[in-house]
Amino acid sequence: MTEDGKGWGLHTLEDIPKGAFVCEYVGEVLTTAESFHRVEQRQRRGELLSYPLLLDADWGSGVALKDEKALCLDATEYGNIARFINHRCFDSNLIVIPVEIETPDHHYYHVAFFTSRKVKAMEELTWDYGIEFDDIDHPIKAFSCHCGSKYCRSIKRKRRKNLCFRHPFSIAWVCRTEFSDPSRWSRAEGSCNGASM
Ligand SMILES: C[S@@+](CC[C@H](N)C(=O)[O-])C[C@H]1O[C@@H](n2cnc3c(N)ncnc32)[C@H](O)[C@@H]1O
Repeated sequence: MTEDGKGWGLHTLEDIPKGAFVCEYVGEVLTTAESFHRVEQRQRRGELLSYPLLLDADWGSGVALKDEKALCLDATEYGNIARFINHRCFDSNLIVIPVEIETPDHHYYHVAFFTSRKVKAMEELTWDYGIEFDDIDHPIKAFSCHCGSKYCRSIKRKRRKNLCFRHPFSIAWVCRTEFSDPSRWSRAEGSCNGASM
């Protein structure tokens, strides 16, 4: 159990060298639409945690699949230790590599975690879910980030509060964001809590 409000987390018992395979993200293969539906149903039943991870190896290609076609891995009912890996903004110690085995389809592949640097024994393993914490249009609300990174996108948003202004033609608040490159993090998903990722 983490001490900084992230719920359960995954720690390594041994040192792991940079570039090492750690584990795969295992779950049921659903369409994104099915996944959103399940998350809503769980929220209605008062179950807070869901573990969907969006599959899309075409990140950055500009071709976005519709929710009925896009696939995700839902580790809520069936999964492995990977579902306990918490999010860290930008400087996480794991990266996700799509591994195509049965088919070269960029939307149906295995999700493998590798270390992005040397990790010391007992360190928490984290990866960047790619959450856009300012995305108020996302069907699933993002959790409040406690990653502790100095690059935390959530903290940046709070610090920038005084840069927000009300758009003259909108009821929404518009904020200037430093980390506004959508190709870096707006498409990646993976989160929980009836919350996000
Ligand atoms: C894949 S699960 C990780 C395991 C989860 N902590 C648990 O207890 O089962 C993702 C969920 O963990 C929590 N979480 C992960 N990273 C977090 C962070 N940086 N800050 C706050 N909560 C986080 C959120 O509730 C998120 O929806």
